[in-house]
Amino acid sequence: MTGLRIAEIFGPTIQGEGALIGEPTVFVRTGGCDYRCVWCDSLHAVDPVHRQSWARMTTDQVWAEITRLSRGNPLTVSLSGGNPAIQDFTALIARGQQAGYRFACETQGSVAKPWFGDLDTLVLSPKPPSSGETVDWDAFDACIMAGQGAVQTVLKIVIFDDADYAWAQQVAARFPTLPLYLQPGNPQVDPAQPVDPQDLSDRLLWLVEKVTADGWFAPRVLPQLHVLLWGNKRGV
Ligand SMILES: C[S@@+](CC[C@H](N)C(=O)[O-])C[C@H]1O[C@@H](n2cnc3c(N)ncnc32)[C@H](O)[C@@H]1O
Ligand SMILES: Nc1nc2[nH]cc(C(=O)O)c2c(=O)[nH]1
Ligand code: SF4
Ligand SMILES: [Mg+2]
Repeated sequence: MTGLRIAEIFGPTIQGEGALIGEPTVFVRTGGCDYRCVWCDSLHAVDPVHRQSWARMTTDQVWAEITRLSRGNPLTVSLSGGNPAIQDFTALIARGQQAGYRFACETQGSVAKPWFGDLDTLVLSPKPPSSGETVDWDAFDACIMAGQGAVQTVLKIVIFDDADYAWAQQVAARFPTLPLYLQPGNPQVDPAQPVDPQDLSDRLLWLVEKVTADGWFAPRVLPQLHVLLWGNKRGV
């Protein structure tokens, strides 16, 4: 079967994470992922038990929904998931850019695609030890190569604990020229449960105090702004 496998399209909202934080954005969340991070906050787009809620859509249908939600205002479209890199977004990106839209993509860096080079922002988010996944660095390097035509490529690493933090420092040493964003992990990912704002704030403070105490000035440390505002609510 052809077409794009889409879990949800929503917005406009603000980008809540990383380099484009605060930017008006429409999200296209794809269905399906080659990883199973233990703390994934988007399991509805990952676990095949939710497959029946994913839609097969043509590029034209996805584009129509983006223009409807954005009311024709050319803003930033973020391709997320799941892993958007297991699908083909060449035509959607070309169509949107013709109309003045910008495209970002969030991926873990396990699958490289030629269309990475067409992006405005490629966000590579390699998974730390706490995720339970192991990075294939050859595949990750291939993603960086594929993204060389993109306007910018940035790294975003989720930190839950000391081991993740030490790992992030090693990753930073490996890619010294890439802008690096750190965000504390959110352990409360059940959309039916409220988040504990004090716990999120404590995790952010812990991370900020760690980088400042270490004199590690390369990364920017940011919260998940959308989680502070809306908890684990979907579609924001
Ligand atoms: C849901 S993922 C989808 C894109 C892609 N699969 C990836 O992981 O980069 C989007 C972003 O959310 C982050 N993320 C997922 N679960 C999280 C959690 N519990 N706390 C903090 N960030 C999380 C991921 O690391 C990634 O940067
Ligand atoms: N507002 C908002 N910002 C986000 N940044 C990354 C998200 C994602 O789940 O990929 C996300 C999301 O789902 N909502
Ligand atoms: S790679 Fe991304 S979408 Fe896939 S399980 Fe991990 S956090 Fe979730
Ligand atoms: Mg998310």
